[in-house]
Parts: sequence; C-alpha cells; structure tokens
Amino acid sequence: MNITTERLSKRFRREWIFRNVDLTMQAGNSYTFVGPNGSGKSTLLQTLIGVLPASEGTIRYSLEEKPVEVDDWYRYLVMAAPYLELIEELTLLELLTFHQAFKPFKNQLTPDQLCELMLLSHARHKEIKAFSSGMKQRVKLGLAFYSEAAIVILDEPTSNLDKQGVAWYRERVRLLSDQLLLIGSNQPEEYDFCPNVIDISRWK
Ligand SMILES: Nc1ncnc2c1ncn2[C@@H]1O[C@H](COP(=O)(O)OP(=O)(O)OP(=O)(O)O)[C@@H](O)[C@H]1O
Repeated sequence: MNITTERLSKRFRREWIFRNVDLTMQAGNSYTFVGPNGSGKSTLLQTLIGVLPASEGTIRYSLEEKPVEVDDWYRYLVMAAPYLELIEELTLLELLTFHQAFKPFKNQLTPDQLCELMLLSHARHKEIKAFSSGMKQRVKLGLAFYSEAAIVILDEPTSNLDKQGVAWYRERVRLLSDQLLLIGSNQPEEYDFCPNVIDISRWK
C-alpha cells in the first residue's frame, strides 16, 4: 500500500496547521513526523487516515498501482494513539476476540498467544477498565503490531510505558518490515531506526 499526498493542507479556523504537503509514502518503509508540541503531528496522521477532513489538497491510497476508495481505507489501517480508546467493559481476551472478528492477527495468532506476546497473560481475564495506563498502551501497540494491516500508524508510541515496555516496543517495531509504518513522535528512542524523519514545521 502506498499513500500519496498533493498540496495537502489543514487548518482549524484561521490557523493553518500544515500547508502544501507533497509526499509519497511506500509500503515496506517507515516515516516519522517530528516537531514541537502543537506543531501538528497528530493532526497530520489523522488527516492521512481520513479521520479529519483535509482543508485543501488530495490524498491517494494505492495497492499495487490500483487506487483504493476512501471508504475502504479503514480496512487497511491499524492505529495506536493515546487519544484512541479501548472498549473498557471487555476483558483483554474478549477485546482481542472481538478485534479478531474484523481484523485477523498475523500468522493466525490466537488471542491467548497475543496476550503472551504483549506480556499480559496474567491479565487476560481482567477488564480493560482495570488496566493501568501502561498496560492499555501495551494492548494498543500489540493490536498495531500483530494485526493484518497494510498500514500501521503509531502516535506517541511509548507514552505511559515503563523501561521494560519501551524495550519491548523497540524490539517489536523493528519487525514491521513489509508494511507502511507512520510514526508521530518527539522521542528519538521511538524512531531512531527510521530512515525517513520529517520535521513537520517545514509545512507551516
Ligand atoms: N479540533 C481542533 N480544533 C482547533 N484546533 C485544534 C484541534 N485539534 C488540534 N488543534 C490545534 O492544532 C495544532 C496541532 O495540534 P496536534 O495535536 O496535531 O499537535 P502535535 O504536534 O501532535 O502535538 P503534541 O506533540 O503535543 O502531541 C495545535 O495548535 C492544536 O491546538
């Protein structure tokens, strides 16, 4: 899956967050958007996946050179971000089983196996609402790492993670090799492996 933007621009009221973004992002590559707080990293990521409408310009998704309709983009995406919620009433196992029904896991992993990979086997029968913020972040990242999806979006991926969690993230994120990976970050340890680091301030 490739994403191409042409003159992509976004404004909130009178404030332009970014203007004239021309980018081609290709499957098998990773791209990190960096910039100070409030510079527009999350806004750009959310615009790229169609959650926020662009103010000007175009975004095209293509799969093996064929265009993908905007209504189908969500099928190809998985995203982890601090502002996205999990279903709090479900236990971890129930959540993974529910998720798997519409987006299967890689290598036919089972929900139980995924709990192990997230280092959360001990909590598989616990409701998500009883999880700590770091445990919730691990679940979000686990879903992003192990779901079958052509595009993986990680916004502030290590927020709330402890040292062990950061090490786990750093090890797993490097294994995403054939997908298109987009990261929004201010922490070099989240993207120091990434060859394409783009300062979003250039589009102000
Ligand atoms: N719904 C909204 N309405 C108006 N302004 C908004 C809205 N959402 C974001 N903004 C503004 O857009 C700008 C970019 O915000 P954004 O959250 O994208 O930045 P960021 O680079 O991800 O920041 P951080 O590093 O703090 O996460 C900020 O000035 C923010 O106040």
